[in-house]
Amino acid sequence: MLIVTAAAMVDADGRVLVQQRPEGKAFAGFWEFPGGKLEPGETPEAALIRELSEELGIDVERACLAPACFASDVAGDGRPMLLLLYVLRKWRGVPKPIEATALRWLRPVELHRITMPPADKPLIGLLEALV
Ligand SMILES: Nc1nc2c([nH]c(=O)n2[C@H]2C[C@H](O)[C@@H](COP(=O)(O)OP(=O)(O)OP(=O)(O)O)O2)c(=O)[nH]1
Repeated sequence: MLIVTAAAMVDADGRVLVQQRPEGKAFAGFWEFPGGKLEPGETPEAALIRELSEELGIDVERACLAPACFASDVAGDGRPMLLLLYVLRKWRGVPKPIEATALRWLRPVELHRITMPPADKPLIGLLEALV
């Protein structure tokens, strides 16, 4: 089972950051929460801190990652996947689309209107209640 961690980064206006997956990857053009797969031996939190640094160039403290909800579906390569979503309200730096095609800040209700991977769909309603 593949474990993927992702962050719902919430700004002061209650908007959430999503990034667009680049060409050449599974779900290319889809919008996702920043994050990625655990490397061998990595904790979910360490993986997420590493991915947020690599993908967005931001620094995150372990204590700022609040476990929020999860989803179970298939990953882009068809493997069974468990997606762990954390809510994050505090970070250092300004997020930049280092690996993604683009970034957008959207209210949770607006996430219904963009194309996200199937695993993310049940997370949207949960985020509307949480954010
Ligand atoms: N980061 C992220 N990944 C998601 C979300 N929803 C979802 O199904 N996924 C899937 C897409 C990928 O199959 C997997 C995350 O893998 P990844 O971002 O570390 O790696 P990748 O597939 O982009 O490519 P690679 O680094 O293996 O080349 O989880 C989401 O909201 N955020």
